[in-house]
Amino acid sequence: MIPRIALTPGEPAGIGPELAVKLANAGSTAQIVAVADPQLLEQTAAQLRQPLKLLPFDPRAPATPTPSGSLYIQPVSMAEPAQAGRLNTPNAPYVLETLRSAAEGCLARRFDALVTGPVHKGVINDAGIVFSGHTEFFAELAGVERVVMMLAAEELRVALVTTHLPLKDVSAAVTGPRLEQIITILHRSLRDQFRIETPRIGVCGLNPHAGEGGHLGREEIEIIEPALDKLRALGLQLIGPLPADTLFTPPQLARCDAVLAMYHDQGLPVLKFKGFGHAVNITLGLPFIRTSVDHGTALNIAGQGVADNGSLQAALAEAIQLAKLRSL
Ligand SMILES: NC(=O)C1=CN([C@@H]2O[C@H](COP(=O)(O)OP(=O)(O)OC[C@H]3O[C@@H](n4cnc5c(N)ncnc54)[C@H](O)[C@@H]3O)[C@@H](O)[C@H]2O)C=CC1
Ligand SMILES: NCC(=O)COP(=O)(O)O
Repeated sequence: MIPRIALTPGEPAGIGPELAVKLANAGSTAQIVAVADPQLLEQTAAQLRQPLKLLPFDPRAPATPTPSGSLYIQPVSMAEPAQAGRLNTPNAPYVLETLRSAAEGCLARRFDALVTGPVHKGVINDAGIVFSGHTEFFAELAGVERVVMMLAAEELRVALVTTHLPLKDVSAAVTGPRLEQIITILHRSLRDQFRIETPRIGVCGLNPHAGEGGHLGREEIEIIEPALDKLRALGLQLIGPLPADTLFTPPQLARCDAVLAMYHDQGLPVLKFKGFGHAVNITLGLPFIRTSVDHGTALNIAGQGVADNGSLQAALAEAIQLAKLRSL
């Protein structure tokens, strides 16, 4: 099977376009279809003095590998030319159109998977469009109530109960039904997509010391433990809730196939310390495969040609592997 992978380079003023050009240089056994503005990619390649040939994408033709120095293209036009490092609100709808077009292609099975580059959440909101992240955007577009953000690096997988939420709202969002949905999706994905027969999931508490027996918060006793007990009764292998600073130690991690953190900055700093630069963000629970980079738009280095594309390569490799496994 030759997987057909949609690639959205993301924010045009960020490092996404140059990472796409670097990715093209290596070629691929998969068919990589950039859903982007062709002029942006050609201009970026010229600035970096890298070769780039954009090949027309025909969804009716059989998938073919991507020759090195090339990308297939499904064009979407920017409103205005992009300048590296300078955000421009008129181009925000373009960014979302690339995401929508690529995701609809996945839903229609024109693509086997979607790999996304980084978007700038701030500039999209500054343009008057409510947007908190790809994860939430794709869930809404696909009509799915709940998805799970999981980042994976080497031997560590970290999934999140809440994603792009102000810290003051986290406690109220950690509810029994939400935990049950998230853990069920995580368990099924580890089993069915990642082929782990009996996944073991370590669950962090919300409070310091997992609430210290109720003296430092009662969410563990009143919400998290009852939800875990319900799922254990169904046969799920769940460890915890443990204090996050205990769970993220090597002996505990050795007992887990994935760690579930209650909020973004409880889990992701640990994951990035372990694997920044080659970690992959995977959305679980969508009706299509979506992987992404572990970093943001890096406006401070955009256009300089120094951005590392290890995470984009890893995201592509993971998407190809998941697409091949799904086709078996
Ligand atoms: N997948 C996505 O769409 C993501 C988007 N973001 C968005 O990115 C924007 C900027 O976020 P920041 O917190 O500044 O994080 P950032 O990841 O863009 O930058 C943090 C630091 O890491 C460096 N860096 C990032 N990627 C790099 C690469 N590939 N090679 C070399 N150095 C790299 C940057 O130069 C900067 O010094 C925000 O709007 C955020 O929402 C953040 C994370 C993921
Ligand atoms: N920190 C991870 C991140 O912000 C990526 O979010 P998303 O855009 O993939 O939903």
